[in-house]
Amino acid sequence: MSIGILTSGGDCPGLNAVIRAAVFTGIKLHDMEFVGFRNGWKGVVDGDIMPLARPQVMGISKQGGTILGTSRTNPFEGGGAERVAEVMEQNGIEALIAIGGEGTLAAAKRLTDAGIKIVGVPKTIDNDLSATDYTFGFDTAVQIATDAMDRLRTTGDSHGRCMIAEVMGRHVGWIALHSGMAAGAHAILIPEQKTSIEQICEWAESARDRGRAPLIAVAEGFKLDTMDDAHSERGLDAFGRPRLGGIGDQLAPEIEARTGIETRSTTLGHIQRGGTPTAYDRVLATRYGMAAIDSIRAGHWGRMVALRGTQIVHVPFEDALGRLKVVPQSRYDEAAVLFG
Ligand SMILES: Nc1ncnc2c1ncn2[C@@H]1O[C@H](COP(=O)(O)OP(=O)(O)OP(=O)(O)O)[C@@H](O)[C@H]1O
Ligand SMILES: O=P(O)(O)OC[C@H]1O[C@](O)(CO)[C@@H](O)[C@@H]1O
Ligand SMILES: [Mg+2]
Repeated sequence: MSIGILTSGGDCPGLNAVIRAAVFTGIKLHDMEFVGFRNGWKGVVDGDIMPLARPQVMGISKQGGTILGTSRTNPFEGGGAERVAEVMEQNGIEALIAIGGEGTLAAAKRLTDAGIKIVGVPKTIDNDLSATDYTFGFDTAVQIATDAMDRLRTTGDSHGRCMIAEVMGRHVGWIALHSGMAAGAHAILIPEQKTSIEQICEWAESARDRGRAPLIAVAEGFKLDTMDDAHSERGLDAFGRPRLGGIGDQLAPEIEARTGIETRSTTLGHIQRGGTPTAYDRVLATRYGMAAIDSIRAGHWGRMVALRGTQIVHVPFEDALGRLKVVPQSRYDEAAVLFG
């Protein structure tokens, strides 16, 4: 049996570990063969294929990014299910493993509904996919953000400054919540919780009054209670999504003017998505890659692998689509006890 693998959407540490585990397991246990599609759905509709055997995947689980490349191409704008079926047939490929976020899986669902055999593997550093407890890449992003905040604290402490660390999180605040808790931030600002500038300044002043240099973790998608949309000053990306980033720089002068505490902001940006995955993410990604082969063997088309507690399960694509896994009020309230 010959399987095609693609990675689609934003990259994420651990993608290569999924690819390696799927290829090794499929070859070792089931005599499968693999090819890679370059650059997500673009490679599928263009028939842009690369070999994927042991030599291509050995040693890659510690490597960031994706050896296959990625894109945000919509397969339905390049011929849709008919074209995908044609490319698969021309290359003797029976099934696909699609590794991606909710957009990639939405495309995969439509293709599966049209008869293409696809299993999915969820990825995103944002950890915002429903139906799985964790996505790989999240732990790495949290670790990078935590390291950065630890560093911001020592320089902030030395100068008595308020330091703002802006992390990714377009719609949800999981990275900000976890890294902010880990680093002991005095305020954590997330997209799910609009907050007033007065409240943020109160937290900063309370930390300062106890002799601490305030540390504020903010997700790029955070909105003040006076804002309708997330801060975006760099237009739209090629797919019409606002380019986020810069809310920390917007907040810093406001906080400084209102509190008199010198305030500096650092935006971590894509540093959070690059480089070596943590051991946790490598293990999760490896288990997902192995489970994707189980899905194929069982003919679980239209399902993605997911983590429930410590178990890997197989859930329908639709369970992961349509609604994001947001930070629940209880998790925010728990963290907020220690703000200020
Ligand atoms: N409902 C859909 N039907 C067909 N194609 C879709 C659909 N939704 C998204 N896509 C295509 O899938 C691509 C990948 O989706 P998206 O850019 O959201 O990345 P993702 O896989 O969700 O990863 P992330 O958003 O975490 O980077 C989109 O750019 C779009 O071309
Ligand atoms: O790399 P790009 O395409 O600018 O996408 C950035 C977005 O991707 C994510 O990292 C993952 O969805 C978001 O947190 C962020 O807003
Ligand atoms: Mg998406």
